[in-house]
Amino acid sequence: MNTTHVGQRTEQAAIEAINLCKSFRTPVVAGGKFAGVRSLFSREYKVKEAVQDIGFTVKSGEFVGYIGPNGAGKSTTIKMLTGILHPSSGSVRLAGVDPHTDRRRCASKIGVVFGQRSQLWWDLPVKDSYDILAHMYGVSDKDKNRRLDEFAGLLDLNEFWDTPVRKLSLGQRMRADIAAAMLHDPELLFLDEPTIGLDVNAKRNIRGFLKVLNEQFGKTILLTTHDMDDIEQLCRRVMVIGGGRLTFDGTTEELRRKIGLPTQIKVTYRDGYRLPEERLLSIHVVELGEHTLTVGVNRQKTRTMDILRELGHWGEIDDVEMHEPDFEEIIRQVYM
Ligand SMILES: Nc1ncnc2c1ncn2[C@@H]1O[C@H](COP(=O)(O)OP(=O)(O)OP(=O)(O)O)[C@@H](O)[C@H]1O
Repeated sequence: MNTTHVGQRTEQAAIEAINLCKSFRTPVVAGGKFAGVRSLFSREYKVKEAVQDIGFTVKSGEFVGYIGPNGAGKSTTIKMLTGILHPSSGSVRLAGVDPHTDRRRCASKIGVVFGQRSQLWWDLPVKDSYDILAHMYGVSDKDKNRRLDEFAGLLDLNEFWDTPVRKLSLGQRMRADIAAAMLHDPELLFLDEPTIGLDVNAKRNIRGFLKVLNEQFGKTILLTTHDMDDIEQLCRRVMVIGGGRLTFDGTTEELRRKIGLPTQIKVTYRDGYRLPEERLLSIHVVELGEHTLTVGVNRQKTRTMDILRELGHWGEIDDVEMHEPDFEEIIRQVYM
């Protein structure tokens, strides 16, 4: 088990995934007449290695993004971490507890939100779903009311308190679902695409709440998303999965550095510029204007001061603008 010793204290990992693997066996569907029926009796299977040998540790209080292209294995990982799916091999510990052998103890520690599926009762008013969940998790009326009061302010729950879940907008449903996942005050929150399909305002509202949960309430959060703004605004650490394997685990800053996309520098010259025959530094010209010049440079390889000094030899500089590569672009490079 991964533990860190701090003086006399022992800090336990909030999430520990050890050599996690999951393969799915699906019957091969033959072509031709009655193919569907024949496949029911077929002995031929194909195996999909959805998650292969994934291992990581998340410390208490971290906010980690888990990203990857469609079909990379994100949901399968989350389902194994939360005890919904059994790994083919490997193991999971959540605050030291195995979610597969100790489901009850684990349930009190974790909250789970699947953006595509609600855990609320479709035909019941939102508040009734909360009553049922509080009862299931053994949350007292006093604690339930206190937490809902807190969440109501942050998530505007009051506007749809008495509305049946099936009548909620997607944004309202997501807010209601996140509050439901936090009702028993778990220390760990797993979110699988909580902002999928939401408009800008709804996304902002959800992100604001997640930030409060992490920064003020100290909750540990693992988030999968395809929205790179979620990652950039919320997560310091990001893990990338591709083809079932972990391909990157580090800070968003390290990810930028690893990809090494060029920083764009736009220089305005007072009286125009003259491109030299030979350039001392590796400066790639992106756009030529009458008085402006945009160049791309890798700031990991060349110091900004050296670049500006070189650009200063090409004319008298009036103004300089710098644009770091867009996070969306960085991720596109990682997925490729
Ligand atoms: N129950 C299942 N039976 C067979 N194959 C499955 C099953 N669940 C997932 N898979 C396959 O495992 C792979 C990983 O799927 P998973 O849903 O984990 O990907 P994902 O990264 O969450 O994708 P997305 O971003 O599209 O949600 C995919 O190829 C998928 O088709």
